Amino acid sequence: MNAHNITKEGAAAPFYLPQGDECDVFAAAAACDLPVLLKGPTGCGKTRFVAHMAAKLGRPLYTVACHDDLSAADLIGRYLLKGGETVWVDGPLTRAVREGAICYLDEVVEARKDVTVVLHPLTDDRRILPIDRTGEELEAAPGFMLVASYNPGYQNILKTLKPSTRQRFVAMEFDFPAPQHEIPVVARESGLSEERVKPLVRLAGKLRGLKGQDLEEGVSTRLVVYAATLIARGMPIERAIDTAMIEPLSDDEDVKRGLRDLVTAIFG
Ligand SMILES: Nc1ncnc2c1ncn2[C@@H]1O[C@H](COP(=O)(O)OP(=O)(O)OP(=O)(O)O)[C@@H](O)[C@H]1O
Repeated sequence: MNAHNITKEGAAAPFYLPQGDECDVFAAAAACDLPVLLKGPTGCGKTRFVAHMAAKLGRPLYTVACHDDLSAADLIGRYLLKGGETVWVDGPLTRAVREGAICYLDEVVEARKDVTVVLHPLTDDRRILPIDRTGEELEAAPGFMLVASYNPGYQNILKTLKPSTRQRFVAMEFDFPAPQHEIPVVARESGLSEERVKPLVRLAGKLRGLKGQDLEEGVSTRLVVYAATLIARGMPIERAIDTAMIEPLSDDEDVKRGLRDLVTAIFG
Protein backbone atom coordinates (compact mmCIF):
# COMPACT_ATOMS: atom_id res chain seq x y z
CA MET A 1 0.00 0.00 0.00
CA ASN A 2 1.31 3.43 -0.86
CA ALA A 3 1.90 5.98 1.81
CA HIS A 4 -0.74 8.65 1.97
CA ASN A 5 -1.54 11.41 4.39
CA ILE A 6 -4.81 11.79 6.16
CA THR A 7 -5.89 15.07 7.68
CA LYS A 8 -8.72 14.73 10.11
CA GLU A 9 -11.90 16.68 9.96
CA GLY A 10 -11.86 19.71 12.25
CA ALA A 11 -8.07 20.17 12.12
CA ALA A 12 -7.05 23.84 12.28
CA ALA A 13 -6.71 25.33 8.79
CA PRO A 14 -3.04 25.63 7.85
CA PHE A 15 -1.93 29.13 6.87
CA TYR A 16 -2.69 30.01 3.25
CA LEU A 17 -2.50 33.53 1.84
CA PRO A 18 -4.95 33.85 -1.08
CA GLN A 19 -3.65 35.32 -4.34
CA GLY A 20 -7.08 36.13 -5.71
CA ASP A 21 -10.52 34.53 -5.64
CA GLU A 22 -9.24 30.92 -5.58
CA CYS A 23 -10.79 30.14 -2.18
CA ASP A 24 -14.23 31.26 -3.38
CA VAL A 25 -13.94 29.34 -6.64
CA PHE A 26 -12.90 26.16 -4.85
CA ALA A 27 -15.68 26.52 -2.26
CA ALA A 28 -18.23 26.99 -5.06
CA ALA A 29 -16.96 23.87 -6.86
CA ALA A 30 -17.13 21.94 -3.58
CA ALA A 31 -20.71 23.10 -3.00
CA CYS A 32 -21.66 21.84 -6.49
CA ASP A 33 -19.86 18.48 -6.17
CA LEU A 34 -17.49 19.34 -9.01
CA PRO A 35 -14.03 17.76 -9.25
CA VAL A 36 -11.18 20.27 -9.44
CA LEU A 37 -7.86 20.16 -11.30
CA LEU A 38 -5.11 22.44 -9.99
CA LYS A 39 -2.48 23.28 -12.58
CA GLY A 40 0.79 24.89 -11.72
CA PRO A 41 4.53 24.57 -11.16
CA THR A 42 6.02 22.54 -8.34
CA GLY A 43 6.16 24.19 -4.92
CA CYS A 44 3.82 27.09 -5.66
CA GLY A 45 1.25 26.36 -2.93
CA LYS A 46 -1.25 23.90 -4.43
CA THR A 47 -0.97 21.30 -1.68
CA ARG A 48 -1.12 23.96 1.02
CA PHE A 49 -4.21 25.44 -0.65
CA VAL A 50 -6.05 22.10 -0.64
CA ALA A 51 -5.15 21.45 3.01
CA HIS A 52 -6.38 24.93 3.90
CA MET A 53 -9.65 24.54 1.98
CA ALA A 54 -10.37 21.05 3.36
CA ALA A 55 -10.02 22.38 6.90
CA LYS A 56 -12.15 25.43 6.12
CA LEU A 57 -14.88 23.28 4.58
CA GLY A 58 -14.66 20.87 7.52
CA ARG A 59 -13.91 17.83 5.38
CA PRO A 60 -11.26 15.19 6.02
CA LEU A 61 -8.48 15.12 3.43
CA TYR A 62 -6.74 12.12 1.91
CA THR A 63 -3.59 13.11 0.02
CA VAL A 64 -1.94 10.68 -2.37
CA ALA A 65 1.38 11.48 -4.05
CA CYS A 66 1.07 9.81 -7.43
CA HIS A 67 4.03 8.04 -9.07
CA ASP A 68 4.49 5.82 -12.09
CA ASP A 69 3.91 2.66 -10.09
CA LEU A 70 0.67 3.82 -8.49
CA SER A 71 -2.09 1.42 -9.49
CA ALA A 72 -5.86 1.48 -9.15
CA ALA A 73 -5.56 -1.08 -6.32
CA ASP A 74 -3.34 1.33 -4.36
CA LEU A 75 -6.19 3.84 -4.46
CA ILE A 76 -9.17 1.51 -4.13
CA GLY A 77 -7.86 -1.15 -1.78
CA ARG A 78 -6.92 -4.80 -1.77
CA TYR A 79 -7.28 -8.07 0.08
CA LEU A 80 -4.53 -8.50 2.65
CA LEU A 81 -3.59 -11.43 4.81
CA LYS A 82 -4.09 -10.56 8.48
CA GLY A 83 -3.64 -13.16 11.20
CA GLY A 84 -4.27 -16.01 8.77
CA GLU A 85 -7.40 -14.37 7.41
CA THR A 86 -7.87 -12.52 4.18
CA VAL A 87 -9.46 -9.15 4.82
CA TRP A 88 -10.38 -6.32 2.52
CA VAL A 89 -8.60 -3.05 3.28
CA ASP A 90 -9.92 0.16 1.74
CA GLY A 91 -7.45 2.38 -0.09
CA PRO A 92 -7.46 6.16 0.41
CA LEU A 93 -9.84 6.85 -2.47
CA THR A 94 -12.41 4.35 -1.20
CA ARG A 95 -12.17 5.77 2.30
CA ALA A 96 -12.72 9.28 0.98
CA VAL A 97 -15.71 8.09 -1.08
CA ARG A 98 -17.27 6.38 1.95
CA GLU A 99 -16.60 9.25 4.38
CA GLY A 100 -17.46 12.18 2.15
CA ALA A 101 -13.87 13.44 2.29
CA ILE A 102 -11.65 15.27 -0.18
CA CYS A 103 -9.22 13.01 -2.03
CA TYR A 104 -6.24 14.92 -3.40
CA LEU A 105 -4.20 13.19 -6.08
CA ASP A 106 -0.94 15.11 -6.29
CA GLU A 107 0.74 14.90 -9.72
CA VAL A 108 -2.04 12.76 -11.13
CA VAL A 109 -0.35 12.41 -14.56
CA GLU A 110 2.31 10.26 -12.93
CA ALA A 111 -0.19 7.54 -12.03
CA ARG A 112 -0.66 4.44 -14.16
CA LYS A 113 -3.30 4.41 -16.88
CA ASP A 114 -5.67 2.09 -14.97
CA VAL A 115 -6.05 4.83 -12.34
CA THR A 116 -7.72 7.25 -14.71
CA VAL A 117 -10.29 4.62 -15.66
CA VAL A 118 -11.31 4.40 -12.00
CA LEU A 119 -11.69 8.15 -11.78
CA HIS A 120 -14.12 8.48 -14.68
CA PRO A 121 -17.37 7.25 -13.07
CA LEU A 122 -16.45 9.23 -9.95
CA THR A 123 -15.96 12.49 -11.78
CA ASP A 124 -19.18 12.72 -13.71
CA ASP A 125 -22.72 12.90 -12.41
CA ARG A 126 -22.76 9.19 -11.51
CA ARG A 127 -20.35 9.76 -8.60
CA ILE A 128 -19.81 6.04 -8.16
CA LEU A 129 -16.78 3.91 -7.44
CA PRO A 130 -17.07 0.36 -8.74
CA ILE A 131 -14.92 -2.03 -6.72
CA ASP A 132 -14.49 -5.06 -8.94
CA ARG A 133 -12.72 -7.15 -6.32
CA THR A 134 -15.57 -6.97 -3.79
CA GLY A 135 -18.42 -6.56 -6.27
CA GLU A 136 -19.44 -3.31 -4.56
CA GLU A 137 -20.54 -0.22 -6.37
CA LEU A 138 -20.09 2.63 -3.95
CA GLU A 139 -22.03 5.82 -4.27
CA ALA A 140 -19.93 8.75 -3.10
CA ALA A 141 -21.10 10.12 0.26
CA PRO A 142 -22.13 13.79 0.37
CA GLY A 143 -19.01 15.90 0.68
CA PHE A 144 -16.81 13.61 -1.40
CA MET A 145 -14.66 15.67 -3.72
CA LEU A 146 -11.87 14.70 -6.06
CA VAL A 147 -9.02 17.17 -6.45
CA ALA A 148 -6.04 16.50 -8.67
CA SER A 149 -2.96 18.50 -9.46
CA TYR A 150 -0.50 18.48 -12.26
CA ASN A 151 2.43 20.49 -13.47
CA PRO A 152 1.96 21.39 -17.13
CA GLY A 153 5.60 22.53 -17.23
CA TYR A 154 7.18 19.09 -17.18
CA GLN A 155 8.44 18.53 -20.69
CA ASN A 156 7.10 15.04 -21.15
CA ILE A 157 4.73 14.62 -24.03
CA LEU A 158 3.61 11.20 -22.76
CA LYS A 159 2.58 12.63 -19.45
CA THR A 160 -0.42 14.71 -20.27
CA LEU A 161 -3.97 13.97 -19.28
CA LYS A 162 -6.27 12.51 -21.90
CA PRO A 163 -9.02 14.96 -22.93
CA SER A 164 -11.64 12.48 -21.71
CA THR A 165 -10.06 12.72 -18.25
CA ARG A 166 -9.25 16.39 -18.07
CA GLN A 167 -12.66 17.43 -19.34
CA ARG A 168 -14.22 15.95 -16.23
CA PHE A 169 -12.64 18.58 -13.97
CA VAL A 170 -13.06 22.28 -13.54
CA ALA A 171 -9.53 23.65 -13.58
CA MET A 172 -7.71 26.39 -11.72
CA GLU A 173 -4.34 27.77 -12.67
CA PHE A 174 -1.72 28.43 -9.98
CA ASP A 175 1.60 30.19 -10.21
CA PHE A 176 4.27 31.43 -7.82
CA PRO A 177 2.85 34.19 -5.63
CA ALA A 178 3.49 37.77 -6.77
CA PRO A 179 6.20 39.48 -4.64
CA GLN A 180 3.66 41.31 -2.47
CA HIS A 181 2.24 37.89 -1.52
CA GLU A 182 5.43 35.84 -1.57
CA ILE A 183 7.25 38.15 0.86
CA PRO A 184 4.72 37.75 3.71
CA VAL A 185 4.33 34.02 2.94
CA VAL A 186 8.07 33.36 3.16
CA ALA A 187 8.44 35.59 6.25
CA ARG A 188 5.64 33.79 8.02
CA GLU A 189 6.85 30.30 7.08
CA SER A 190 10.50 30.94 7.96
CA GLY A 191 10.41 33.42 10.81
CA LEU A 192 12.75 35.77 8.90
CA SER A 193 11.67 39.44 8.80
CA GLU A 194 9.96 40.74 5.66
CA GLU A 195 12.85 43.19 5.16
CA ARG A 196 15.32 40.30 5.00
CA VAL A 197 13.02 38.19 2.84
CA LYS A 198 12.64 40.90 0.18
CA PRO A 199 15.99 40.36 -1.60
CA LEU A 200 15.41 36.57 -1.60
CA VAL A 201 12.10 37.08 -3.37
CA ARG A 202 13.77 39.49 -5.79
CA LEU A 203 16.35 36.80 -6.55
CA ALA A 204 13.57 34.23 -6.99
CA GLY A 205 11.94 36.51 -9.58
CA LYS A 206 15.22 36.74 -11.50
CA LEU A 207 15.74 32.97 -11.37
CA ARG A 208 12.20 32.39 -12.62
CA GLY A 209 12.99 34.69 -15.53
CA LEU A 210 15.51 32.07 -16.69
CA LYS A 211 12.91 29.35 -17.04
CA GLY A 212 13.00 27.89 -20.51
CA GLN A 213 16.47 29.33 -21.22
CA ASP A 214 18.91 27.91 -18.69
CA LEU A 215 16.43 26.32 -16.31
CA GLU A 216 13.65 23.81 -16.84
CA GLU A 217 11.69 25.12 -13.85
CA GLY A 218 11.78 28.39 -11.93
CA VAL A 219 12.71 28.29 -8.25
CA SER A 220 9.75 27.24 -6.09
CA THR A 221 8.31 29.18 -3.17
CA ARG A 222 9.17 26.08 -1.16
CA LEU A 223 12.88 26.59 -1.88
CA VAL A 224 12.69 30.29 -1.02
CA VAL A 225 11.15 29.25 2.32
CA TYR A 226 14.04 26.80 2.84
CA ALA A 227 16.64 29.50 2.15
CA ALA A 228 14.92 31.94 4.51
CA THR A 229 14.60 29.26 7.20
CA LEU A 230 18.32 28.47 7.03
CA ILE A 231 19.16 32.17 7.27
CA ALA A 232 16.77 32.61 10.21
CA ARG A 233 18.64 29.75 11.91
CA GLY A 234 21.93 31.59 11.47
CA MET A 235 23.40 30.24 8.23
CA PRO A 236 25.35 32.89 6.26
CA ILE A 237 23.11 34.29 3.51
CA GLU A 238 25.22 33.24 0.51
CA ARG A 239 25.63 29.69 1.83
CA ALA A 240 21.91 29.36 2.48
CA ILE A 241 21.06 30.66 -1.00
CA ASP A 242 23.53 28.32 -2.60
CA THR A 243 22.18 25.29 -0.75
CA ALA A 244 18.49 26.07 -1.10
CA MET A 245 18.12 28.14 -4.28
CA ILE A 246 21.03 27.33 -6.61
CA GLU A 247 22.17 23.73 -6.15
CA PRO A 248 18.64 22.27 -6.34
CA LEU A 249 18.02 23.95 -9.70
CA SER A 250 20.82 22.61 -11.86
CA ASP A 251 23.71 20.16 -12.10
CA ASP A 252 25.43 22.13 -14.83
CA GLU A 253 28.46 24.06 -13.56
CA ASP A 254 28.15 26.78 -16.21
CA VAL A 255 24.49 27.32 -15.43
CA LYS A 256 25.19 27.46 -11.69
CA ARG A 257 27.96 30.01 -12.26
CA GLY A 258 25.45 32.20 -14.11
CA LEU A 259 22.95 31.85 -11.27
CA ARG A 260 25.60 32.79 -8.71
CA ASP A 261 26.33 35.96 -10.68
CA LEU A 262 22.70 36.92 -10.16
CA VAL A 263 23.12 36.35 -6.41
CA THR A 264 26.19 38.59 -6.35
CA ALA A 265 24.32 41.27 -8.30
CA ILE A 266 21.59 41.35 -5.63
CA PHE A 267 23.50 40.64 -2.43
CA GLY A 268 26.86 42.15 -3.38
N1 LIG B 1 -0.31 31.30 -0.80
C1 LIG B 1 0.43 30.65 0.10
N2 LIG B 1 0.13 30.69 1.41
C2 LIG B 1 0.89 30.02 2.32
N3 LIG B 1 1.98 29.30 1.99
C3 LIG B 1 2.33 29.23 0.71
C4 LIG B 1 1.58 29.88 -0.30
N4 LIG B 1 2.16 29.64 -1.50
C5 LIG B 1 3.23 28.88 -1.25
N5 LIG B 1 3.35 28.62 0.07
C6 LIG B 1 4.48 27.91 0.69
O1 LIG B 1 5.08 27.14 -0.34
C7 LIG B 1 5.33 25.81 0.12
C8 LIG B 1 5.17 24.87 -1.02
O2 LIG B 1 3.84 24.79 -1.40
P1 LIG B 1 3.09 23.39 -1.72
O3 LIG B 1 3.74 22.27 -1.00
O4 LIG B 1 1.66 23.63 -1.48
O5 LIG B 1 3.44 23.30 -3.27
P2 LIG B 1 2.76 22.46 -4.43
O6 LIG B 1 2.36 23.46 -5.45
O7 LIG B 1 1.74 21.55 -3.91
O8 LIG B 1 4.01 21.65 -4.96
P3 LIG B 1 4.09 20.14 -5.54
O9 LIG B 1 3.39 20.19 -6.86
O10 LIG B 1 5.58 19.94 -5.67
O11 LIG B 1 3.46 19.23 -4.54
C9 LIG B 1 4.33 25.60 1.24
O12 LIG B 1 4.83 24.69 2.19
C10 LIG B 1 4.21 26.97 1.85
O13 LIG B 1 5.26 27.17 2.76
